[in-house]
Amino acid sequence: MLIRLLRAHLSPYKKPIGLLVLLQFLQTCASLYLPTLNADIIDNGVVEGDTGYILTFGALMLGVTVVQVVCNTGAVFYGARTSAALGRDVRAAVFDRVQSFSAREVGQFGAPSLITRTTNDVQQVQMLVLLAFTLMVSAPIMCVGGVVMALGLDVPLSGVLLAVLPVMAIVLTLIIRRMRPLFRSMQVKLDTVNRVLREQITGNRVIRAFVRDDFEKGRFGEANWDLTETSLATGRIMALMFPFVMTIVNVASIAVVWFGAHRINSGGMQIGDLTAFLAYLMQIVMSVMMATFMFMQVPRAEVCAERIQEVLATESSVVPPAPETSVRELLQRGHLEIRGADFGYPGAEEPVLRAVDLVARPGETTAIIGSTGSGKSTLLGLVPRLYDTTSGAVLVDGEDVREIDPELMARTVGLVPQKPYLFSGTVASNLRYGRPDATDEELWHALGVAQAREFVAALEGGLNAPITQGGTNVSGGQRQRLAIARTLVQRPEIYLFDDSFSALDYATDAALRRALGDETAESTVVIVAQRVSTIRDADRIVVLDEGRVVGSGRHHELMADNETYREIVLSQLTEAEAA
Ligand SMILES: Nc1ncnc2c1ncn2[C@@H]1O[C@H](COP(=O)(O)OP(=O)(O)OP(=O)(O)O)[C@@H](O)[C@H]1O
Repeated sequence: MLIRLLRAHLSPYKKPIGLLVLLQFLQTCASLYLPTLNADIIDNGVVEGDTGYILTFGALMLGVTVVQVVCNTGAVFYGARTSAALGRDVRAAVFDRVQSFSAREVGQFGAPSLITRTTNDVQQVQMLVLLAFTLMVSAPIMCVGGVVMALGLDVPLSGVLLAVLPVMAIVLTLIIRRMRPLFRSMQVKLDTVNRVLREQITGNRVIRAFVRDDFEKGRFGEANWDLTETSLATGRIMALMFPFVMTIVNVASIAVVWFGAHRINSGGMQIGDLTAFLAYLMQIVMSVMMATFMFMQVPRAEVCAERIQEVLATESSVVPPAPETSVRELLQRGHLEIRGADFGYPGAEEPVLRAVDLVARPGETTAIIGSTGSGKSTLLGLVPRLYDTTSGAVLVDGEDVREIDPELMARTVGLVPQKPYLFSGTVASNLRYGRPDATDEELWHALGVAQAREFVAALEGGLNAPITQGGTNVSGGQRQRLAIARTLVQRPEIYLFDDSFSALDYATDAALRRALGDETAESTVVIVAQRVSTIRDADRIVVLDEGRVVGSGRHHELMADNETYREIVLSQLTEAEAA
């Protein structure tokens, strides 16, 4: 998964990657050359007392160091730039995919997990790539080159490496194997912390109202501690690694000095070569340790890559039509027909809607009423394609909504959702969400119809008054009215109001519907409502029960012959009021 993700997203950066590989190669070669030069200066300059030799080779050493520093800086620069670009590209790809998701896929992953995948998971992959750019070239060259150089200096002394390298390899492999599952579970636990935290922030008011602070604190503490324990376990293993490597380095150094001293005494080796040998030993051990450090990050990045790929590989269940064949013009003015629509949520045993038929015409108001959970919101959601029907079809002006160009659909259908959502910004930026070029006059007019003019005028800044994320700085009723005004500004052919008047008092509800009547006289209006008074004057009332249409007609017709409707009405009004 990780390789697939990297191959797909690193291919545009072949040139900078090639360049940084070359720079890493040069800087590693320079690093490997330095101890040999140093040994030369000691053996041929210092021991022989040849100042000219020291100066010439000292200058050469300086030159090699400059090459090493310049190449290293360049490699780090390109590595950081390319890994940041990779992070940006993968985040954009995940975001694009999530944007194409219908409510079904968003529900399947869950919002917190999608956020973690787009941010933290991408960051983990990015970090591994940065490490790999720095170490993947230099560590193997440093290790193999170090061994070759050490052998070149003194073959018998290199026997020490024969003992050091296998011990390091075995212990480091054991450490990596222990770390893998820990990193895997750390990512899942991070997801849990995010989920719990998000739930507690959004549900803050409920927690306060039920005085469940301690319970929630405990729940968060548990998730937090779970994550901490895993992090500590990985930390403990990592902490073991450094003393282990340092012990090996020190023991090996003592061995090298011990045996080296004997080799010098017997005339088999020079003093400068011994210092160079020690430097190579250090380079070899360090390169192995750095490579291990990189490999430790691999399991975590692998898990993250899997999670990212899972999102990228998920196709939206609401597929936009092919641009060449999509319908770009509608001939009538908002004639809506739902024909034999079935719909079931993924994983649910029973369908929520069964063979639903409904017709809503321009100039008419169609109301949908039914008990809680009867499928009213789901039915409305089929029109702007929040979901697609499992069988049957939704037609606008005779065209299947699955074939209509999404932009045209957005202009034609305006939905005021049951839980209206406002974005952070201002009143005006929210109202212009569906039509950015609307004038201030048009905004005020829409606010007037939605019975929101007065309260917006009273806000400091009026149209420019700030709105917080989710619209939490206005009341539920005000939010509903702003959401209605937002849809009015959009001026669609078909208005869908999903229980949009429920947070309004009776007087405001009545005034709003009167004003709305004039505004939408030519349009198709579909209203879902719980309150009978909101819909009794509708041209057609559709009664929904357990996902089926059990009646359709005007108020007095349904009162006469529809038992479900009568029950709903009489639960709210007296016989006399209902007549
Ligand atoms: N995202 C979802 N996943 C699974 N089931 C769902 C989902 N949303 C709704 N349902 C189920 O679908 C059924 C219909 O829900 P829907 O929201 O359409 O009803 P409703 O008539 O609008 O209810 P209300 O009047 O309470 O708003 C319910 O039984 C509900 O449990």
